[in-house]
Amino acid sequence: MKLQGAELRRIRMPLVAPFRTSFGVEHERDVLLLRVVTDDAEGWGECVALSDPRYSSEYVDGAADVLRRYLIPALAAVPHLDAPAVAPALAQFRGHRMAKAALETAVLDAELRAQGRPLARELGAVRDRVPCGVSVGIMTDLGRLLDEVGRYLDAGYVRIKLKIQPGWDVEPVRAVRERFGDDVLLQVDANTAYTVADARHLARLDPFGLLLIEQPLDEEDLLGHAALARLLTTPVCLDESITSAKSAADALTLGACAVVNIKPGRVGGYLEARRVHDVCVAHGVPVWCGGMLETGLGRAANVALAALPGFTLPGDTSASERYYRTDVTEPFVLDDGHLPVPTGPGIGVTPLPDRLAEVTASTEWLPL
Ligand SMILES: CSCC[C@@H](NC(=O)CCC(=O)O)C(=O)O
Ligand SMILES: [Mg+2]
Repeated sequence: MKLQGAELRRIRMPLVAPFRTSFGVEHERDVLLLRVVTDDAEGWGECVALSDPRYSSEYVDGAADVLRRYLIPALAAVPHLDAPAVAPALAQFRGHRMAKAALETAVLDAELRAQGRPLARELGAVRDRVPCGVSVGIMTDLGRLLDEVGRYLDAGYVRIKLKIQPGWDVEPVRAVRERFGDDVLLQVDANTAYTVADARHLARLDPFGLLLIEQPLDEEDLLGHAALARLLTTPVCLDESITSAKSAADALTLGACAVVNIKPGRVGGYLEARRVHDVCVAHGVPVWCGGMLETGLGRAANVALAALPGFTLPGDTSASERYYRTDVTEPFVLDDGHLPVPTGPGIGVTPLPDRLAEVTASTEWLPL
C-alpha cells in the first residue's frame, strides 16, 4: 500500500454521566479520530489519549501535533506500507504510543479491509463473543454507588470494577459485598493513587475476595508493586505500568503483578498488544482488555482483541450506552453479558456519516 493522505478529525462526545477516577473527572471525551487513505483502501484509528496528561503523559492536542508533524509524514516515505512496517518506521520518534497506536490501527484497518479480513481473525481470536465487565467511577455517596452497581448487574455485566482512592476504598467494597454478595466478580482500580506505605491499609481489602487490585502505585514503581504483592493476598494487576511486551516481561520477572490489563493504545497498537498477550500467556498470567472510553471504532477493535485465548478475565469492554447516548458507529449492545466480535473486514465498523458530522468539532486533511 502507499499512503495518499490522512484526515485528523476531532469529535466531542458528551458522557451520559461524569466519570470520576483518582486523577479527575471526565464529563466529555474530546476524541481524535484518524482516517488514512491509501491506494488500496481507507482505514480508521481512534487515539485514546485524554484531553489532559493525567492518565499518562499523552494528551489529545499533543497526539494530534506529533501525528501531523512527525508520524504521518514518516509513513508517507514508506514505499510498501503495511501494518508491520508502521512501528519500525516510527521508532525514530520516542514515546507517543497512543498516537502511534491510532496510526498503526488505521493502516491495519485499511490493509485488512483491502484483503477482506476481519481484525479478530488477524489477531488470532478464538471466540465470537466476549464477556463484559464495567467500570464504576468514584461516587459522592454509597447509596448512589449501590444503585449504579445494581443497574449494571441487572443489565447483565459479568464483572464490576470500582474506581478507588484514599478515603474511598474499603467502605465501597464492603457495601457492594454486603448488598450483592460474595459471588459477584469484583475488582478495584486505583490509577496509581497509593504508595507502598499504604500496604497495611490496602490489605484491608483482602477479606473481600477481589479478583485483583489494579495499578495501586505509581506507574514507574515496579519494585513497590512487587513488595506490595508480597503483602497482599489480592492479586496485583498493572495497567499504566505496562507499555510494551518488554515491560510486561520485566514486571512479571520482578513479581510486580499477577494479572495484566492490556490497552492497545497504551502499548502502541494492536500488534504490540498481541505481543503483550503472548508474553503473559507464556508466563501463565491472565490478561483482560482495558478501556479508555472508546467510541464504537476503538470499541470494535478492543472486542476483537478480547477474543484472544489469553483474555480469560472480563474486560472493560462495555456497551456503547455505558458512556454515550449515541455512538458514532452502530451501538455495541450487551447481550447476556457479552458483546459480539465484529466479523466485517478490518475493525468491522465504520462511522455513521450523519452521526459523525453531528459530533465533529474539526477536520484537517494532510495531503501526502
Ligand atoms: C478516563 S479513565 C480511563 C482509564 C481507566 N479506564 C476504565 O476505568 C475503563 C473505561 C472504559 O470502560 O472504557 C483505567 O485506568 O482502567
Ligand atoms: Mg486502570
